[in-house]
Amino acid sequence: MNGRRRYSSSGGSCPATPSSYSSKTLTDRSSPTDTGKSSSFARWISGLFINCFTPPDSVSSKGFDDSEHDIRSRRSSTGSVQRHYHNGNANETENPRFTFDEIYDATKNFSPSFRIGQGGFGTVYKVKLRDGTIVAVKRAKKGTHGDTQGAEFVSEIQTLAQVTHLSLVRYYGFLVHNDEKILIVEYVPNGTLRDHLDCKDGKILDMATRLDIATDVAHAITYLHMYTQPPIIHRDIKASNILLTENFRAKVADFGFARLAPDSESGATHVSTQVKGTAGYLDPEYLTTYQLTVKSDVYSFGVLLVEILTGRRPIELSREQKERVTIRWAIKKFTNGDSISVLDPKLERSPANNLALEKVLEMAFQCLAPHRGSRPSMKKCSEILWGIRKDYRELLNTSL
Ligand SMILES: Nc1ncnc2c1ncn2[C@@H]1O[C@H](COP(=O)(O)OP(=O)(O)OP(=O)(O)O)[C@@H](O)[C@H]1O
Repeated sequence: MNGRRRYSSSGGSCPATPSSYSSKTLTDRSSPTDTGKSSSFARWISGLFINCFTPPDSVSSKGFDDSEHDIRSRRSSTGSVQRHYHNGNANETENPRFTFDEIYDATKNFSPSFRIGQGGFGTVYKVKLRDGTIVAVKRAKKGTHGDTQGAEFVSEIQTLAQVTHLSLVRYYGFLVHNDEKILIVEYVPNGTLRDHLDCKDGKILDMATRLDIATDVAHAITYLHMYTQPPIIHRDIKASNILLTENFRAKVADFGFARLAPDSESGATHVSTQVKGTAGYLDPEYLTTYQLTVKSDVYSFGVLLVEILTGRRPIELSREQKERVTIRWAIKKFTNGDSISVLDPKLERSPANNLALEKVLEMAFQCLAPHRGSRPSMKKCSEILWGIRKDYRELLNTSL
């Protein structure tokens, strides 16, 4: 368990899940400014089909670390990433190591028995490849992705497949076959953060684990903002995009992906000009100016922190008016000196929990500043969280 605490020391089991509201992904407005490099990149590769994806090596024989070696081995001797294209059948990509037949066989033609989730992009399956490797396969909804977008998907996922960080879900590949579009990503076995805040497995996530998860997420986003070139803006940070490992390590999913998700409401295919994200997590400045920056992720991260502390979804319509927007309710309580009342009722009111609550809320509200210039960087958030986590552990140890 890496010494990580999972559940409340109160040992209580979860009360019944409160009435919940799934956060809807928004694809609502065109942005005049958000044309991005990938549109031109997509045009550039139009008509080309990409054959560059490498599945992980068998977990059973080599483990996932070796799969990283496989992807890296496609880099040139100068260290630059080589892109592998081929002109071919316009309806199909061939991959020497992943094949459609293998995916179809492994899922018994996408049988519901292999289904593990459903999202805006499509249906998610858990798949065991012939070599024993377990991966998550995301099958795009049919009819929502035009040809150009298909090419854009492939190029974008190819780029994202180069990004590796312990706290990011790995992209392994993307297959296009007739009208099928299939994304292959790292399988993360322990559900989403939202599932655990809802106690879907009947147990309560304790404060130490919540702080660990918040820190993992902060590190992952810092990496995207500072250590990828060009920087990657996640655009859809939310609790259902945080997946957990068996040891309750967090892995951030779908980075750089929201822009490519289908515009299901209008059917438009030029999604690089769409405002995208999820209701309740969206940066208000992005909504009004259409200008997307890394600070939009910082805002969403602030919403996520409040969600982690309160256990509430960002928007809970079943509550009385003044409590429906969780951040507004929490900010008011904090300002009135009553932050303790926003702590997830499933958590113990201990001195260590109360202190962590105060400190994390304070930082969350900085992330939620209306103007991006007043928000901290993700690097700063990581540093602050690291300190809060350290102090929390020390306080716990001294009070034992
Ligand atoms: N890599 C993965 N490993 C394990 N389970 C996954 C993985 N990716 C997705 N899932 C499961 O599938 C569900 C749907 O995931 P998906 O990313 O398609 O949608 P979402 O993020 O929940 O919603 P939206 O697409 O609207 O943002 C997740 O909630 C999770 O339970």
